[in-house]
Amino acid sequence: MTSTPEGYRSGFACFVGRPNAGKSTLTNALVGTKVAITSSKPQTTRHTIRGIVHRPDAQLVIVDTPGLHRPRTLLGQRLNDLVRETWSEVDVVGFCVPADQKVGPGDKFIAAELEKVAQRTPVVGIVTKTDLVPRERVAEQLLALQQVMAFADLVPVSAVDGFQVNVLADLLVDRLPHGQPLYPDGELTDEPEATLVAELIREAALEGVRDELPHSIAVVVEEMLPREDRADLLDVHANIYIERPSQKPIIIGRGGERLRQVGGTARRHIEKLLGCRIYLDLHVKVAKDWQRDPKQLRRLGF
Ligand SMILES: Nc1nc2c(ncn2[C@@H]2O[C@H](COP(=O)(O)OP(=O)(O)OP(=O)(O)O)[C@@H](O)[C@H]2O)c(=O)[nH]1
Repeated sequence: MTSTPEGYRSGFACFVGRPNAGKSTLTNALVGTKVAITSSKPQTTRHTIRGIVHRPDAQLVIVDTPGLHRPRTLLGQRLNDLVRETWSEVDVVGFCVPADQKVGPGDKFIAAELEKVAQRTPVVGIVTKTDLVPRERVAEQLLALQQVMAFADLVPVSAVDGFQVNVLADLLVDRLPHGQPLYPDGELTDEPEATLVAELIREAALEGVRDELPHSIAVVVEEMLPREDRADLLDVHANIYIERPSQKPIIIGRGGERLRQVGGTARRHIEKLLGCRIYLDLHVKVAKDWQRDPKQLRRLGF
């Protein structure tokens, strides 16, 4: 690796906010312009990485946090613990509130939790989706957000038209410690690659399923191996886990039709990501009540 320029910064950020606040879209906007999108687990922590912003002066690693919610299962509890742990481990937190919705109880709940980490970790207030409202409304929302907690910085952005996305990147980077890049450019090790592939399969499997089923789906990639004598073909073996035998036919579909569709969609995304051809071997298995079983949770990566 070549030596990094003087003043180079590297570190972690995460976005929090109510569901639909625009966290994922903002991550993509930050990552998308300058960068290779990636998703992986760093060696030091268990968190999923949403994207890495590579800049000449910095590397900003955006980690994913599941939403904070009232836990009903062991999985719910683990996820909430994971959220709080993530907040205290990153270098800066971005608190996202959409411009087109009133600052409400959900935001105040998050702010109260964030206050606890704000002494150690700077929290940047972000008013998202500014393209949806007139400018006065953005100003009002900034003021409303300011009432909720004390922020290190406050910034309005739109991930859709790109308004101030670079300003936000600068603000976040300013909060990172000086240091070497944490991840090599574009490179992914086997383990995070498998994690990402599993996420793409899960995403495809989730499409169109309803009610409690989405929470019941977990995916584990068992093996990813280059096909012998075929450098351009990767064999991927993965299991889709569900909690109850009754969920199986929903995932598989009549005559296996739905599973074939899921496989096709996932394969296209995986091929795009890895840049090679994929043979995807998918199996559906029942892991009875896995959300409530510590041993199974561990095996499924939680
Ligand atoms: N107009 C507009 N829409 C946006 C913007 N950012 C996000 N959205 C839309 O808002 C919706 C929610 O965005 P997401 O990025 O998925 O929100 P999120 O906070 O990641 O949501 P969860 O994953 O449910 O927590 C999507 O329909 C986006 O297209 C924006 O800057 N402008």
